[in-house]
Amino acid sequence: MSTTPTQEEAEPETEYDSALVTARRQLERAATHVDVDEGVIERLKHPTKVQQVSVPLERDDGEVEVFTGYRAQHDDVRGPYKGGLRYHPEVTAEECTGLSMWMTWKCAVMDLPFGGGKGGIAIDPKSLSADETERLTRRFAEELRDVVGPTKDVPAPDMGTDAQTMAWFMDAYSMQQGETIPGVVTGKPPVIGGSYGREEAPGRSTAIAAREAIQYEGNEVSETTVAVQGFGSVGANAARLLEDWGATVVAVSDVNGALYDPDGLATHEIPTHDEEAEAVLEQEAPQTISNEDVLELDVDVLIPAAVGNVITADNADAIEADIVVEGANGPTTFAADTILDERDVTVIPDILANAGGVTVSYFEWLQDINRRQWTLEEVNEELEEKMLSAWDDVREEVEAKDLTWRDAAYVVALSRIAEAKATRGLWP
Ligand SMILES: NC(=O)C1=CN([C@@H]2O[C@H](COP(=O)(O)OP(=O)(O)OC[C@H]3O[C@@H](n4cnc5c(N)ncnc54)[C@H](OP(=O)(O)O)[C@@H]3O)[C@@H](O)[C@H]2O)C=CC1
Ligand SMILES: O=C(O)CCC(=O)C(=O)O
Repeated sequence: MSTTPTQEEAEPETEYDSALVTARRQLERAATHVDVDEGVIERLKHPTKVQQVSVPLERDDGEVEVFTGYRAQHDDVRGPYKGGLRYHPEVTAEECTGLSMWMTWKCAVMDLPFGGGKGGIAIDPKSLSADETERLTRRFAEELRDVVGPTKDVPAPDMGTDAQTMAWFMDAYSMQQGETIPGVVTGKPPVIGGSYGREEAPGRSTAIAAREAIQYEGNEVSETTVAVQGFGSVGANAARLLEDWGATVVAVSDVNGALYDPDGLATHEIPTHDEEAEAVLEQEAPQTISNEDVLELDVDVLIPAAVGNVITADNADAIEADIVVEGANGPTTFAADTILDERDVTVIPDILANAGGVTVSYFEWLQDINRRQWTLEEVNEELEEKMLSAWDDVREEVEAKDLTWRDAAYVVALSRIAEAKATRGLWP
């Protein structure tokens, strides 16, 4: 156990803690472990800017509906704002702001020359036809034209968006600018300047983080059982890679529930969210269980890789896994984090575990600037190197200060951000 406050010392958690509230509480806690000016910490609790836009959409039947879109820009002292666009009914300004703070730390932990941004539209993407998604995305790109750009703010995919969404966004922005500008977004299809390996990257880094954590605790991946919540870009790729490395993946889920096989599932045969949404439960398995049950399975490694706030004060005591690897952003509430720490459950935080997505986005941005495409092998080798380097930086703080992996990752990030602010001489 490390030196985080006890459950009693932590402020009570409300049922509806937003990403912003959690991110601020995490920042305050981590700040007690690092020698950074209080003014810098105070500044980092607030975004630079949150852009809110109305996005009118003409439905296929001719009816017009207006949706609300956001782009939160948290901090850019180390480089352009960077982070995904989410299409989900629960997207709000506050959620985007919290998620953009996590992007600032994530880019700093990985030592990428980016700050943090996040955006999205409050909409159910499953309610849209492909044509409607295209029209919505093009209009969103037009509304965000003034705040995004390859050296300003570079969006990417997140929940409910994918490579095709990024292609439409890039095309709409390029048409407004009068020239092709691939570097305005990352996560595009490789044929228009996307990077090989970007789609799989957050799942790959989550699997790498799981592998390192398993080995750090003296065990072998081939002797490990794993449960994964969410079978999209992050969850499916993490599950498949861990299976390839010899782990027994006993459960995977989509929004409707999970397949469970104590002898291990053939994860490559289960369609991902991208291949076919809500198809997990249509596959054969000895048992199906709920999404809540997945979290409480007696496995070595649990990977929440869907939505936020799934491990809470209500179920943290029931988590049986020895290691939780956060594939999703913000799956563990502040109070649950404290409980897991007291129970000696190792939590590898989102800002390290799923950082492969933004890391390969950085590789894509470099490829766009240089007009040169890297091979998949080059991308995966560089990603492995970046992940191991970040892992070592965080591990050193865990060991030197007896911190949780989350606090240690924050210490690495905050030190780099504070040094950049001090060196630039800007009042933060
Ligand atoms: N994409 C990226 O580059 C990155 C994403 N992340 C984070 O990872 C998480 C997942 O993102 P991503 O993989 O891109 O998303 P996708 O949209 O690709 O997949 C999401 C998966 O989660 C399932 N799901 C949706 N809602 C729930 C729910 N309430 N309970 C259980 N499962 C649910 C979906 O099921 P169904 O198929 O049935 O809809 C789907 O299998 C998010 O927190 C995101 O912010 C982090 C880093 C990078
Ligand atoms: O690739 C990117 O720029 C950001 C991905 C993202 O949104 C995330 O890591 O949460």
